[in-house]
Amino acid sequence: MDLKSNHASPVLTEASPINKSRRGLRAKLLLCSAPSASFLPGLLLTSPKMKHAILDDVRSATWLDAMKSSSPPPKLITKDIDNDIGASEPDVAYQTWMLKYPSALLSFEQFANSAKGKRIVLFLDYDGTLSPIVEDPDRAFMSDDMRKAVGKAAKCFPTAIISGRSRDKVFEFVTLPELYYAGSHGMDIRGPVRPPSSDDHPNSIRSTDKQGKEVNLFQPASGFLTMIGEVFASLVEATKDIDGVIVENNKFCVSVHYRNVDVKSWDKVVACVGGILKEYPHLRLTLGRKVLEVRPVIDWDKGKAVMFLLESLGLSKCEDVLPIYIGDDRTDEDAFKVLREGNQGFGILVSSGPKESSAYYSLRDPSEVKEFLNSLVIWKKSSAL
Ligand SMILES: O=P(O)(O)OC[C@H]1O[C@H](O[C@H]2O[C@H](CO)[C@@H](O)[C@H](O)[C@H]2O)[C@H](O)[C@@H](O)[C@@H]1O
Repeated sequence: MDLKSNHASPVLTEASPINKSRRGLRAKLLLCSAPSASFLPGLLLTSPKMKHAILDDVRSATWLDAMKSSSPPPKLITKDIDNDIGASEPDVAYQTWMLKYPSALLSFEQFANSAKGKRIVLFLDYDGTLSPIVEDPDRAFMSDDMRKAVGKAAKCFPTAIISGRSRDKVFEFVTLPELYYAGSHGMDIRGPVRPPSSDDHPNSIRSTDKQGKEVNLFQPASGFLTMIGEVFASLVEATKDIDGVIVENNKFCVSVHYRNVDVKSWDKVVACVGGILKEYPHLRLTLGRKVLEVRPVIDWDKGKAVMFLLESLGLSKCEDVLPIYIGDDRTDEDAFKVLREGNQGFGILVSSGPKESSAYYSLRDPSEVKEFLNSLVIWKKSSAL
């Protein structure tokens, strides 16, 4: 099957088992006629006429604008959505914003009241949430204290990491085998063995992990594996002369980092990525924190991964379950939205600058995330007495 053709996507064919409708979660994978507007509102990619993430010169200019507008000059950086450094002095805009997104720490009592008698399930993003944003993606280590906090929380609540990284890579950073892991923005899930009553998902297989524990592996984009490998190799080759570019293979998606690239060369990065994506109509492009992310055009995201894991845990239809999702990035908004729309739990946005979100609460940075996790554990233990 030629995955480059417009007519032969494994995602599209009627014959494909993944298109059969199902009860329960209905994890059918559809061709997105356009990527989610929440990634890059106003960009041409979201036009209803656009079927694919092909970038021509005009659209390249639009991507460049989006990259620049999410990275204003250093002087303005305390108000930037991509601000990686906590504001050191009281920031009126931030305080005002916090009226809408109260601090999960300062409002802990209110939060605890609404969580009383509920079974909490924790979903945690990795970069910018458990580890601070750093220049080298390979060195985004989490602190030992953070690992302890996550480990203690996982003893009290089912806990999953949901990351844009490859599942193996994020596991290498976190190294806590008792957690569940979803890599590639939820397209590679290692979760619990699903209850017998739940719907049987294709692309879902039982497996045994290194500790001999039975797990369920779910990879809704498995048909894209070869294509992603090919695109990764092409991107490495195409960008090799641009100083500072890092291309990261996240298994079912590819990250093209421009954090360390001189702003004057950002247009070259966009042109390289656009030139390659022209050949791949079933891949799309989204924008993260100084990173362009190439991913399959399937209707699957971190929000769907959260629902899949809740269902796998046998907790999706329980009124007394309270999912909490903590994340910092645009891709985490899909999870915040699913929880908000289902009136099911709380999203907590990690941000040191004001930013529109579907989350309910906020935390300023990973150190506040750690404090919140520790508070949750203390609260859980004291409420069990
Ligand atoms: O879903 P996440 O776990 O938040 O992963 C999103 C991307 O995170 C990483 O990139 C970001 O963090 C890097 C390390 O701090 C930073 O250098 C980069 O600028 C950020 O975009 C990761 O490298 C990507 O592959 C993930 O998609």
